[in-house]
Amino acid sequence: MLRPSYCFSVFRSRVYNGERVERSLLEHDTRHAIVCDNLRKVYPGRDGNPEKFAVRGLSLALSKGECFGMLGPNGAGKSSFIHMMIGLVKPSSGTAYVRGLDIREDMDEIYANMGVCPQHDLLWERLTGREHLLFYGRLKNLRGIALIQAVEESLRSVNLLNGGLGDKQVGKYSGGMKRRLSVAISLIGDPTVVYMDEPSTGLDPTSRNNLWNVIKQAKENRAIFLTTHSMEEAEHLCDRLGIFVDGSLQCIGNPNELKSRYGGSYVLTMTTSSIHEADVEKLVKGLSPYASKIYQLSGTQKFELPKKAIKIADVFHAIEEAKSRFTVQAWGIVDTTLEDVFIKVAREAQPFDILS
Ligand SMILES: Nc1ncnc2c1ncn2[C@@H]1O[C@H](COP(=O)(O)OP(=O)(O)OP(=O)(O)O)[C@@H](O)[C@H]1O
Repeated sequence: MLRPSYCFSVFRSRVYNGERVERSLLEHDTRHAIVCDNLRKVYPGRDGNPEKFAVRGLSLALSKGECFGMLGPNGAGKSSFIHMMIGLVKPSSGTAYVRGLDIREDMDEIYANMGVCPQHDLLWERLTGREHLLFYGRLKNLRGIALIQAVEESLRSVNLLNGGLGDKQVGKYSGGMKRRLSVAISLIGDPTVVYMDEPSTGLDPTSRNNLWNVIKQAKENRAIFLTTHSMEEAEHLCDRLGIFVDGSLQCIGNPNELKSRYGGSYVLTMTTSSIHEADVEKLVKGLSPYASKIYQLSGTQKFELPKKAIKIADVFHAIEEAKSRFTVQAWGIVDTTLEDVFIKVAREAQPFDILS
């Protein structure tokens, strides 16, 4: 069979739903570690329930040296996508290439160059951290002195070397230490492509920062695909982000692009007692008739104010004036955050998905 790296050099003709699709892909494309080509996953319907479209035709390319973050609400299909990429489930249609190898046929070869940090640590309680790394290092074809050095370096990079931590049984590790070991396992053997499913979940801020440094260093010579529910992690680590809702990527861009594309507005937050909610709403409408409320809970309200329509000085004056009439417990105005973008994109995608 022709390997895709050869196929990329010619026009490929394919038939989707009776339509002829032509595509050309770059000859000897070494920039892209991963190329997903209309990848779909449909789970069959069970017990009278309809079939579930978990991934609805995902096309994506990741370069070496890039960290791509997938954000999405629970049940969006992120794990289904990773499970296809790591060979746990077969795509219903479409495919993906990892360094030119097809995930439908070449998983054995792909495994030698792939690292995975699963959402839940898969570790043996009675083995030490070092024994885990020795085991996975051997699976990645490391032998002899190269293996010993890689394990030592790996333990050092995730801060499990000092105090003999690497030689303790994993059953005695804290949650954070287990997570760091899982990340170290995913990186041993210098894999070209690494998948990390919520890598820093459950870590304290110091451990999380250490782990972020490890991931940042690691991405220099490989492609990292990670899923996260932490906007801070996404902004800190990812060169590009995709927001995934109901099986489809709704948008792709670097964090700043997404914020400027979806956030031509400030977010004003005010906390008062519940009886003054209407007063706050009136104040905000006075600042801009185009302001819209995006959140309300027990006296805390958030409004989006179009940047073009307001002056920050006017906001300060209005709040000072309001303080003379009722108690303002807290307030703040911020530029659009990634979290605001995520909520907006996810919310806008939902009605469309219900209709579709
Ligand atoms: N084996 C399966 N059979 C049927 N439906 C499934 C199966 N696995 C997942 N699903 C459904 O597919 C959809 C996507 O699930 P998936 O676990 O991929 O989402 P996710 O984005 O990873 O969610 P989370 O953030 O909660 O981990 C969900 O509606 C889920 O119920």
